[in-house]
Amino acid sequence: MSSPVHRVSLGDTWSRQVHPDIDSERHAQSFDVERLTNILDGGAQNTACRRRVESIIHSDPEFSGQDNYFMTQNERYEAAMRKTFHTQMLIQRLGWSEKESVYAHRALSGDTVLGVHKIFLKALRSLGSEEQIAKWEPLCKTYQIIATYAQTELGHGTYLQGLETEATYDPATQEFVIHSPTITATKWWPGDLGRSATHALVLAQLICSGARRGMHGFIVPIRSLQDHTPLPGITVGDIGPKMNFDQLDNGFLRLDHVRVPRENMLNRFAQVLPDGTYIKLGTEQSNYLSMVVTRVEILLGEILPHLQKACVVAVRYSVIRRQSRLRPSDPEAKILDYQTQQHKLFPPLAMSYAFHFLAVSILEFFQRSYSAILDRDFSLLPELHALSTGAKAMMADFCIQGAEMCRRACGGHGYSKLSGLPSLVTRVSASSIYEGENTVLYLQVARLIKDSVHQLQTLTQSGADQHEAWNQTTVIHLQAAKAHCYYTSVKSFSDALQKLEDEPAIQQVLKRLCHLHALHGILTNSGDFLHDGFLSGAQVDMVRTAYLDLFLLIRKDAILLTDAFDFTDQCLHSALGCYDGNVYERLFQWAQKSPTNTQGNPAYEKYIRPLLQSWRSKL
Ligand SMILES: CCCCCCCCCCCCCCCC(=O)SCCNC(=O)CCNC(=O)[C@H](O)C(C)(C)COP(=O)(O)OP(=O)(O)OC[C@H]1O[C@@H](n2cnc3c(N)ncnc32)[C@H](O)[C@@H]1OP(=O)(O)O
Ligand SMILES: Cc1cc2nc3c(=O)[nH]c(=O)nc-3n(C[C@H](O)[C@H](O)[C@H](O)COP(=O)(O)OP(=O)(O)OC[C@H]3O[C@@H](n4cnc5c(N)ncnc54)[C@H](O)[C@@H]3O)c2cc1C
Repeated sequence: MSSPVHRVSLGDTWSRQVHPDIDSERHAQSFDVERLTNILDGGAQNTACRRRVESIIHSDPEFSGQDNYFMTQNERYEAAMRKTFHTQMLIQRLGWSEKESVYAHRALSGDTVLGVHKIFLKALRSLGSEEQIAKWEPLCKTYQIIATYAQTELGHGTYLQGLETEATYDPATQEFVIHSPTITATKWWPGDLGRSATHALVLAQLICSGARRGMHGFIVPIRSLQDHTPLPGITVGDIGPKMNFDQLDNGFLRLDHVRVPRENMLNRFAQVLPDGTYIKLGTEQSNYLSMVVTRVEILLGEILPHLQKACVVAVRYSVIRRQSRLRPSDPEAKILDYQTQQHKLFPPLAMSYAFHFLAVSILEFFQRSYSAILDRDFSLLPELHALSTGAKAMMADFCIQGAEMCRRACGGHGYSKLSGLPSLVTRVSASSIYEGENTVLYLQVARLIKDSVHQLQTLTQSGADQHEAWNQTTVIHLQAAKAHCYYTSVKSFSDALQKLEDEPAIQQVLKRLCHLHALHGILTNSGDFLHDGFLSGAQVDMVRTAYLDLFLLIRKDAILLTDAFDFTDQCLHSALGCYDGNVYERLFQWAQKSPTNTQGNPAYEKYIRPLLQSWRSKL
């Protein structure tokens, strides 16, 4: 197989020569990397399609992200909007499909905006009637409007029954009056709201015929389509600096008795008739469906790639970085040859694959059940809800932990933004919060689990109030939910391997990762296995031995397993993680471009020189 370096490289001075320390790792290929890439892509055709999109994106200077690490929040927003605009022009000009636009998002490392506009579109399709979809979908797809999903408020994000924004039906005018009654009712966090959106799907407590009907969705115009100024009754803006997502204008929104027509309430699962009669067509939580859809979609599209990229960067750097000697007579060792470095990087690498197959299996289950749910057959919804909340919480937790471990495994250079690792960590950190805070989502899963229920029953039978009994057992429930979710990730990995019978070499290398993932889960929770008597101390020792033995086998395939993710160097945007391994030359050159080196020293005249000379004044 010819080297892909020409396709994946930055095309700069050092792309021409692959560093021997990483080149040697690619000589003895125990499996076909290209075939594994095809499997991850869902087929060779998808790989070819993805690479076509990448080559178009990477060859256009409008999409360059090379200065990202030196930009302010304002500059990042404008640059991301520029890329989003040009991507949309490409999609229109080349007639790209949904799949190709997802590949463009991947090629740009998610450094775009209007992602929540897509969430609005998915919510419209989930909660809107066919007529409402027919009206609003074309406006969204052609960007005649830019929309956001405005649910979270200053005072409430998790507890949706506590949302304060009100939508009161006025039968006299057949309108809803949308209002923020308190400061805590202010919508806070919605992406694309701060400076971009012209419309918002406002999730509010419906009040009609004198009764409160729970959370429903209302399409509310918020900015003029003529000059983008806020419409009457609208106060809107950006919530300011964040840990990352610098390119995203997360915003705030206050509504002062804003009127929208009756037709603007999304009514697939509930209707308000002209006289104010409320017709329920779904369940209490039907309007939560949009969150299920997004939780399923962001697994592969937003959360997992951060861990996979962090593994690529850290493993590649770990065969270039030589430090200390394994034996006094040896040359300095590649740090990936230290068992402790393998212990840091191989479990996240195994998870990168385990979670890929888990997310694919959940996506397949979703695609099988979604149309039935839209037709108001809710029989599969509880399982889909439990699966999506558990997978989102677990994957977010472990992708954050794993990306941070990869950063720390790269020493000082991992702390440099130029490694790409800090940005991966701070961006994926948001995934434990958005689309449902992790603890709360795990507890949704815990409703399904025996042992924790037993504790709950014991407390309830002893006379404790059922809500207090639940609260007093949530730590146990949380543990049970996490264990259950981890088990599903091992099972889906194992099931996926069954389908690879005709790829024996790939099946074998992935089986080692699957075993490592399972054994790592036992080792990091050995207390639970010992406590319940599932394993003896001697058996835990056997688990540890088997776990460490796998390192020797995985070590020789480590670079190939990261190459198989097929991220281009532009997508990784890392001086440590390029395909060719020329780390030190790039770090040095990229640092020269920092404004701290190109814009002079602002402190010299005012402070350094006076300080250096201050001793003279004492003479
Ligand atoms: C698409 C392309 C993307 C591109 C992207 C690009 C990148 C762009 C950046 C990244 C992406 C950022 C985008 C973030 C966008 C937000 O963050 S949007 C805001 C997200 N907010 C949340 O997730 C809120 C979390 N809270 C909740 O879901 C609910 O309050 C809770 C926690 C489930 C509690 O619900 P509750 O109604 O208060 O009561 P609860 O008793 O817990 O549940 C009652 C029943 O409903 C069921 N239930 C609860 N929820 C559900 C549900 N969702 N479905 C079905 N049943 C449910 C329960 O199982 C329970 O059933 P039973 O056991 O009674 O049978
Ligand atoms: C980058 C980013 C993008 C976002 N984009 C959007 C968007 O586009 N649209 C939108 O509407 N929202 C968005 N959000 C908001 C996000 O959905 C909320 O922050 C999230 O739902 C958590 O709610 P909260 O912030 O109110 O935290 P809280 O719910 O206040 O949680 C705080 C703490 O309380 C605990 N807690 C809360 N309830 C319980 C309970 N019942 N039992 C036990 N513990 C509990 C939690 O575990 C957590 O530790 C975004 C957030 C971020 C960070």
